[in-house]
Amino acid sequence: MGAGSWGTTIAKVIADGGCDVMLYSRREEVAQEINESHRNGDYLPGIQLPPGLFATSDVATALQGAEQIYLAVPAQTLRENLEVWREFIPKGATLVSLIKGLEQGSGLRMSQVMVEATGLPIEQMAVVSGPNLALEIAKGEPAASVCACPDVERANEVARTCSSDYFTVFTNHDLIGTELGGVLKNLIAVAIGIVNGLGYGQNTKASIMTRGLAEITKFAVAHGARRRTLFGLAGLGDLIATSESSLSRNFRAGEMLGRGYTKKEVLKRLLQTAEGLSSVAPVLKIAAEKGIEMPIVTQVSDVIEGRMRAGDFGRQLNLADDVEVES
Ligand SMILES: NC(=O)C1=CN([C@@H]2O[C@H](COP(=O)(O)OP(=O)(O)OC[C@H]3O[C@@H](n4cnc5c(N)ncnc54)[C@H](O)[C@@H]3O)[C@@H](O)[C@H]2O)C=CC1
Ligand SMILES: O=C(CO)COP(=O)(O)O
Repeated sequence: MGAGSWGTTIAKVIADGGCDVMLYSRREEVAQEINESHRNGDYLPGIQLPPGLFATSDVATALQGAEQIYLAVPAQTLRENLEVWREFIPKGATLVSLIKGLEQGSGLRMSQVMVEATGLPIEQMAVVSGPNLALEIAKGEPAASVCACPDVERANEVARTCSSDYFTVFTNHDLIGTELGGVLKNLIAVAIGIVNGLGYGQNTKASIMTRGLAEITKFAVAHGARRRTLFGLAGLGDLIATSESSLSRNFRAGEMLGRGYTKKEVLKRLLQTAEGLSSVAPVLKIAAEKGIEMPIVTQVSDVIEGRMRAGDFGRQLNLADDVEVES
């Protein structure tokens, strides 16, 4: 559900793995391009999609007989979409979030929004998250990811369905950690983008990445995540991929901020979703409520909202923790 860069890529992975897949696109012309030319030029330029991948702009057709429903729309649109889609969800289907954002206002994770918006139990909700830059995977470059679901059998089924010879999906039981890893690394990717935009080198980036991981871990563990999840693919793995790649929209958004563009200008130039820009406020609100210090994320917010000059970024990394390595 969602024929942007990641929704289309996962649909390709699933089709390449030998399963039937129907991709829902809001825009009819995108569905038509996929069905007729086997391309989605706006989101995956140069990628040939498999002939077995079909698309539709009709929700009922997309969801008819679906056993697994992969959600790939921007976080802020999920609730309103599910409220329309829920009547078409077949009984017992697994809902899989591919989304790496928090809901503004409520601060809820996507699996929580999915439960609220559909009335279905949490056992039917799964998340797939990892170092997964869409275009690289669409090209067939090998990568791995994690599926987490409270129901182990469903996690295994999803992992089997969206694994192919170039995409390996592991499973774990830590829905919260897997979900928050994807959300929080985006904020650190914006930070790395900012200092890259300022022209700083690897010491600064490595320091922010490492101290960023400490912030991510502290926040996630305070929500009940397992620490080790944040040191796996859905945490550290995704942080490395996103922070080091110009394919990352969050990194690119940060880079523009570092070069002096305002949030408004960044949003205008960035034609795709950069979840970090929307998640930063709810993350900091929750952090303040729980008494968690997040100096890097705070500075990201200050630069985004124009309270701090990008040139002053990174001068308070020492506030993250008194102790460098936590036990
Ligand atoms: N692109 C990537 O490499 C990866 C993205 N993700 C996550 O996947 C989610 C989706 O991102 P992308 O596909 O990359 O974004 P995108 O910007 O490429 O595509 C978003 C899709 O959602 C649709 N959309 C926008 N507003 C909508 C609305 N109100 N209702 C219905 N559909 C709407 C757009 O038409 C487009 O098809 C994000 O949460 C992102 O963090 C996760 C892993 C990798
Ligand atoms: O989540 C991603 C890679 O794992 C994609 O990152 P961006 O949303 O920053 O492009």
